[in-house]
Amino acid sequence: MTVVGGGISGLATAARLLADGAAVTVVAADEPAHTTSWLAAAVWFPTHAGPPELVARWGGETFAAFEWQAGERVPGVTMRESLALYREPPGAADWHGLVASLRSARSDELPPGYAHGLRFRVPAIEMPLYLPWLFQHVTDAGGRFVARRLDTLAEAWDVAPADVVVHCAGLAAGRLTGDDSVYPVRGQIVRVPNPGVTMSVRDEAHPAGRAYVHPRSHDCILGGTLDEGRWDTEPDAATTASILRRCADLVPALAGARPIEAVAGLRPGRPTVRLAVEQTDRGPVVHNYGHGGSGVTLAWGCAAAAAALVTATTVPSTTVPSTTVPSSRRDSGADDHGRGPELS
Ligand SMILES: Cc1cc2nc3c(=O)[nH]c(=O)nc-3n(C[C@H](O)[C@H](O)[C@H](O)COP(=O)(O)OP(=O)(O)OC[C@H]3O[C@@H](n4cnc5c(N)ncnc54)[C@H](O)[C@@H]3O)c2cc1C
Repeated sequence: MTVVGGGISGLATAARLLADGAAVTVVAADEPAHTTSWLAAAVWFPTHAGPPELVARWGGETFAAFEWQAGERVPGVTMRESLALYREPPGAADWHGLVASLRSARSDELPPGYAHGLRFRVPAIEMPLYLPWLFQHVTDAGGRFVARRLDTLAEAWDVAPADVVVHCAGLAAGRLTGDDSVYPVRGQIVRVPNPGVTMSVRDEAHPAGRAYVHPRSHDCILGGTLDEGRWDTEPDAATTASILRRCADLVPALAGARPIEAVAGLRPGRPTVRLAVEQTDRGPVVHNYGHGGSGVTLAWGCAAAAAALVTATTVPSTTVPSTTVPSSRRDSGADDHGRGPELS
């Protein structure tokens, strides 16, 4: 099996395939530290990803996986007390049903200016600790890494023989597959020293723009933007100043915080996650990309679904068509159709 991509999607999928007993080669163009996954705030919270019913399913499975990993003290994985702030009473959201700890915040738990809040406990992942651990976990399980930037997915078969190629190239998937529904969702964040904040706080509807404060062991990530269609990754000074101001509304202890750095990354936007089999001239490809702002939130659920598709393509008498259509773009799976047969 060859997995293209070494961000959270590729590494989680590789780990899952290895656990199923497959021999796995991971081909990745970039070091983990140079992926979008590395700079993610990486709090479990479904954002900018679809379709809703599968996001709920994959998100629920990923929540459980991270909760278990937190209990096992996997580096970088914690269950984080969280507060979502609202000016109006919040309506129901799909993710509410997945979080058993959800309750209304008491008025003494709200910062000035806020009338409503929700309290809950969700996984928060410190990616500069977690990705190296996951990389090592894959290596220890027998995974082989090849550093290479592919021009086409077909080149994956030249790197290593493979029954199936699993495609987890994030935003680059658009170019690699000619999928023009993939688009960047730029996110700018600011890293500041942690003045002792322990709770994750967010206001998705702050009048000055989306705002969140996610504490980590040595810093806080303050965010953030969701700039659809923007490809530039140069942080913008005015945006940095605005993020600092609005995050101080959420957590007054951050007033006057001095940035360590501001960075911008590109989320792999797509109307829906593409988790599907495509038959190509070189062999079957299982796609696992297009996770938008939820690549961490969905990682382990999508990895399990991708592994199920791999099994379905390699084990006879499955729902996957057995004939290969030359040069076809025929998909079978969950992509754009809600729940695929292999996931039911
Ligand atoms: C500011 C910000 C905050 C975020 N916060 C959260 C959050 O709180 N929660 C959450 O769930 N998500 C969050 N996200 C989204 C999350 O980061 C992404 O959904 C996730 O990282 C996507 O992971 P991926 O593995 O699919 O892609 P990537 O991390 O981009 O990895 C892609 C991999 O493919 C490889 N690759 C690319 N092209 C090629 C090629 N041609 N040949 C070979 N290899 C190739 C790359 O080298 C890399 O290894 C955030 C994103 C940003 C930018």
